[in-house]
Amino acid sequence: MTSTPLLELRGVSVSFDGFWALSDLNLRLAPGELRAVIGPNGAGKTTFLDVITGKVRPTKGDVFFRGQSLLGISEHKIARLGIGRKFQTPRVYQNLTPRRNLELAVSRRSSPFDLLFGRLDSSARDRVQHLLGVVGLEPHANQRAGGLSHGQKQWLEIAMLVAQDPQLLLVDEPVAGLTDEETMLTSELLKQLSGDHTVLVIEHDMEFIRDLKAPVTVLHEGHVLCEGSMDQVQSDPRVIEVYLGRESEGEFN
Ligand SMILES: Nc1ncnc2c1ncn2[C@@H]1O[C@H](COP(=O)(O)OP(=O)(O)OP(=O)(O)O)[C@@H](O)[C@H]1O
Repeated sequence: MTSTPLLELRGVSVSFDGFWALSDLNLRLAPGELRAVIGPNGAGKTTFLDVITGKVRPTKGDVFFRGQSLLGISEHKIARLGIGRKFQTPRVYQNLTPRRNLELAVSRRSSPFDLLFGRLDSSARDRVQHLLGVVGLEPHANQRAGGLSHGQKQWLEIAMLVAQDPQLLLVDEPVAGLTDEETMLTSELLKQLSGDHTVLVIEHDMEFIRDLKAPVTVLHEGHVLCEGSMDQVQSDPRVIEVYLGRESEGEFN
């Protein structure tokens, strides 16, 4: 990778009272890339996302976004720089419709007056309509979001993030609890969003990761164990050892 990466972690380590949750972690993401990050429980995946979003400060090392160090920048400002995070549990307004949820997400970029009076210009309304289509929620646009399926709520929240046009989308375990069909549709959605956005997905569901057909980074004990295609990492003896050695049910198969 010769061009400036969109995101780069250089030698990032995080100590929680002497326990190293991340240990000399190095990672580069190119603009528009789709990347999967896997690792057994406790590998440091959540801490890794927390460091990127500024929730946790590296004890050592640095994080660069578009070449700019994020050290010392608040979580709020990092989000405004163009890093959006989708948490595992959907955080949509249950009593509002998907359309209204998206209108609010789009208007976060508007003036406080527009937000207060619920005014949306035609381009913002078009954007809401476009996003409803991208995530397949047009038929449900005007019903209560609380009545959507778990998968539909996940897609709505992804659309709400995309509404703010982040360059980097961090997506944490998007398919936990989804049906097989919803899981497949989620991988299609993330593939579709990459290119326009850089998308980093953390998941335990290996079928889903395979479907993404994206480079995979394996974390173990807070650092990168290996990177490659799903086939490459799945046949790497170090990865097999880490998964089968630590998880009696052997989730990695
Ligand atoms: N605030 C904290 N204080 C102390 N230890 C922590 C803290 N946060 C995380 N850890 C420890 O750091 C290690 C990495 O945790 P992390 O949650 O990042 O792993 P993970 O890969 O996301 O795990 P999982 O797949 O179970 O969510 C774990 O051993 C965890 O117990």
